[in-house]
Amino acid sequence: MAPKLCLICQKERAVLKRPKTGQSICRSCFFHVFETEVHHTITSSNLFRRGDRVAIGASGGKDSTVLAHVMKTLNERYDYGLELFLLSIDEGITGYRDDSLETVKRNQQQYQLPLKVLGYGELYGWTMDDIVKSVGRKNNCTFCGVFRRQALDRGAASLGVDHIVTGHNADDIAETVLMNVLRGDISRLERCTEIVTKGPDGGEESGHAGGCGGGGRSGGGGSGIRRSKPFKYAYEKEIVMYAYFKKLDYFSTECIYSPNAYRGYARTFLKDLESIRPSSIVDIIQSGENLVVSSEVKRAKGIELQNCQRCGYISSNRICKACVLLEGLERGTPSLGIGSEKSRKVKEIRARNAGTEQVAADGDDERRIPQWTGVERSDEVSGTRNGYTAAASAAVTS
Ligand SMILES: Nc1ncnc2c1ncn2[C@@H]1O[C@H](COP(=O)(O)OP(=O)(O)OP(=O)(O)O)[C@@H](O)[C@H]1O
Repeated sequence: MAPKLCLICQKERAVLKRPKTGQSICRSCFFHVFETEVHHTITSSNLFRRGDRVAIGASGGKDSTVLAHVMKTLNERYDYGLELFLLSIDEGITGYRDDSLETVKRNQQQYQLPLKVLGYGELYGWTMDDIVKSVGRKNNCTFCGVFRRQALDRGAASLGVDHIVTGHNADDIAETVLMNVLRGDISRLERCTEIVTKGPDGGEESGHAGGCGGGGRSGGGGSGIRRSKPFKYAYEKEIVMYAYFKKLDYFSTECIYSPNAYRGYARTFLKDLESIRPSSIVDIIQSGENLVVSSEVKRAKGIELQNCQRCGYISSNRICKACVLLEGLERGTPSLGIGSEKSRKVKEIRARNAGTEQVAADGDDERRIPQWTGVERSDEVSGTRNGYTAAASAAVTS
């Protein structure tokens, strides 16, 4: 029997069936359509301007490795005029991130891009290994997701970049839509399909899309640096195929700190839907894109942006999520930051009533200042740095 020809070029032998469309095509047509679709996503959303300095969030995994490869290819092919960097966050997970960072270092050589690595240890004084020792495995993804988001912002600021791109793909975004529906998280539901975000929470699901839930309702981000997802419409299966056929060097081990079960259910559900109807993934994204939350509902839900009273970052709550989580860790009550602002208040009151929590009195609040703010006690008292005023500090600790 004659080999099946590629449906696109009608010349080469078809070697794969595109998961997104079901078309049988050859390898070079696959590369071409995959790259062209990403180019279309970039140009139709006006993601970049000529001369932009763009950091690629590089974890060493398949998505960000393919993203680095494709961004470099498209930047050269279409002369976007971007200055590209690799930016890696070392969460401090022994046996996982240290190995994947080795992959990123090889990628740096392979793609000849400058690399910046920044660690949770230096930013927060806590590595994920420390956090897991303190909080256990159950909610560690929340810490990791919230801290990573800020860490990427801080790394980008130190590189002087305008824009961060991440490897979040169509499956990740569809999963996030489903999760936000299941949690009734209106504010995130409206924003989670945005291709570019700037400000608190970003609309992106914090935490590992590929497993961890992360993130709560509150902020913890928002430095003014644009953040986008050029793979918004790229199917995960196609990213894996691309990496496989291009023989890209990537790290494929899952995070050792067990993936979040809830996202796992959404993921399994989505994969089931995809097997019945491959367009389910983009259909869910489109449903999310077309959803508009009325301003009345937003007002009723109290979704308003403000600056965190501790670190000055934009947040949808008085204190951003990262500061709340750090406070919990430093006070030895790590569960404090888990869940919504409302549940946090309930926990705080319970802890106080039980006498297990001593809200620090004046003069004992030095430990509350997140290390990464760079605010020293003397600065805080004089209220000169990071918009972190003594008055704000008093309000926070009172
Ligand atoms: N430690 C990190 N340093 C820099 N960027 C990261 C890091 N972790 C995640 N990212 C960025 O966030 C994106 C989503 O990460 P996540 O871990 O949720 O998904 P993933 O599917 O495992 O991605 P990847 O295959 O790239 O690791 C990544 O593609 C990458 O761009």
